[in-house]
Amino acid sequence: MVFRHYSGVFSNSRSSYPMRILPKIQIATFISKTKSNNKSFISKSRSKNSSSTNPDSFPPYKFGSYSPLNLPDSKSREGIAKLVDKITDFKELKIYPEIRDVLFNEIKAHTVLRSQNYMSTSKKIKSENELNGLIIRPTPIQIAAIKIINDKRDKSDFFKVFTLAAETGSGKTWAYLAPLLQQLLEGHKLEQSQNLSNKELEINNEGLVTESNDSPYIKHRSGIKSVILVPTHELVDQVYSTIEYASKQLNLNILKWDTDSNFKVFIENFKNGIDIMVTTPGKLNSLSKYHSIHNPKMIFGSISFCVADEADTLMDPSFIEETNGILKHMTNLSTLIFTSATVPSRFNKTISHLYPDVTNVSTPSLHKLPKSIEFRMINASVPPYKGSKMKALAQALYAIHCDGTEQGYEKRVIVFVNKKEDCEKIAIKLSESYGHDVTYITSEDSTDDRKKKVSTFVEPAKKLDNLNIPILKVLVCTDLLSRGLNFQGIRNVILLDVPKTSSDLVHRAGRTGRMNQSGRVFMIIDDSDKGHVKGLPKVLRNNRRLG
Ligand SMILES: Nc1ncnc2c1ncn2[C@@H]1O[C@H](COP(=O)(O)OP(=O)(O)OP(=O)(O)O)[C@@H](O)[C@H]1O
Repeated sequence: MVFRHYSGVFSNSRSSYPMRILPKIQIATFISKTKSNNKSFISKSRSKNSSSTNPDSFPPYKFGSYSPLNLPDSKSREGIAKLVDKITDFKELKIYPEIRDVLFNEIKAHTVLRSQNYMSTSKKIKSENELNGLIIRPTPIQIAAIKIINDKRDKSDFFKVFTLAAETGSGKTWAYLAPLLQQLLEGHKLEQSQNLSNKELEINNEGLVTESNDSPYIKHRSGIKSVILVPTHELVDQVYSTIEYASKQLNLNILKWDTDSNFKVFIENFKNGIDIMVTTPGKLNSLSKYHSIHNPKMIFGSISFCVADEADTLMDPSFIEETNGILKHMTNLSTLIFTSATVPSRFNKTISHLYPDVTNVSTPSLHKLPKSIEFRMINASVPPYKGSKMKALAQALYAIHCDGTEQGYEKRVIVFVNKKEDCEKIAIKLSESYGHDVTYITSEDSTDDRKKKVSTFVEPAKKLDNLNIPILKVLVCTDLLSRGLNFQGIRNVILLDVPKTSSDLVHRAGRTGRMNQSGRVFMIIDDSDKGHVKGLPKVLRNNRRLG
């Protein structure tokens, strides 16, 4: 990850930008106030960095005062690092070729879409051939998770619990989907062979010989085979859309059970057998409240594979009762997976208390910001902002708007604040005083409104009709949208408030710089924040772990 004290403007542009322009030095530095100081500071620390100092030999940097982050033991991390060094191809991982194919196709489609606004026109992937030539390699968490989960499943049918932890945007969704699809397909193949042998017996007894033209995975038992739990409706949509393509190719029955879902539709699907259900703990719990369901275990007892995605949120005090309540009803689970980009100590304690035999799978870069992120601090206490974070924010947005990147595409920026009541105020100010095109989202928006508002930012960047007029769209939100959302092609994130915990910092910053794409994170601070962020620039510059 690159860290910069920033004391100048971004590259200039010839755009006819319609808003009020702040004077002179736009982006101020945090520690060094002058350019020369800044330079010497950077070169000094670079030379230090080039020594043999290994960032991993430092203890994690404690940022924020609440629930620090916890690292799994170093022995298990070393084992995983060796595994990651050894395996470089999905073929070396035990998954059916048809699962590999859907994984490749799904990832390729995403890679192309989210990359368009990163590339110059000459580099854009234009032809099918180029697309087919893209080589998809497993990421460290995919290697470790697929290998370890499948090996353990092979060894015993007993209940197994895993935590998967890896940095943001590192492909954790496919890290749990691949073993899940593998288990489902193995089950279907077994069911199919049992169906076929039963059929053969019937045929033999009746002396009739017929041929079945049905698809190989036809006969499903009623019930729910697996569930993916996520904390927000946006994530229900996101995960559902990731598995939609796979389900069609593999002939799986998947169900999105969300606010607008209908009980009749659920029952129909349930009778035919649901392979994967994507939902929130609250919505899943709501099933047990229907009169026709006398015993929740009848519904949940059929589930054998469950994933709790964004598990540190699902197991935090605001969710744990619901999540745990629903997990308790799953009496026949064989595999339970908790995934997260951060492992706060509290989460670690809860999981090891509830599941003492848990297997922790985490990657060597856990709790580091992705290397592809460039982190900049803007000190609003120095001129020309004179203590106004709003001015610093407006100026950062202006500079991003004019920096000449993402040519031909709508630019999108996400601004994170700590308190939901600030979202509206900031959006109004940015829009009325600085002419920005701003959307804000809080938990008070209806689910539909939230989904509509976030779609501009989650979907890949839109092409511009008029290439001469750059368009910048701004989303102001709280942590509500920092977890797990795969904002595609977002290149700039602004932290208007200093996040309270390391966890919040990792998740918010991680909305950009996904899967090795470059991204910039600007943290706007003032003198009152200095104590809180002291040491952070150095830690980030040296790619050290947060704790
Ligand atoms: N092996 C791979 N190679 C290239 N791209 C991949 C690979 N696996 C997944 N991706 C892509 O990377 C992006 C991020 O993946 P994903 O959303 O699963 O990350 P994540 O680790 O769950 O992030 P977060 O912690 O923020 O939830 C997706 O667009 C996905 O298609």
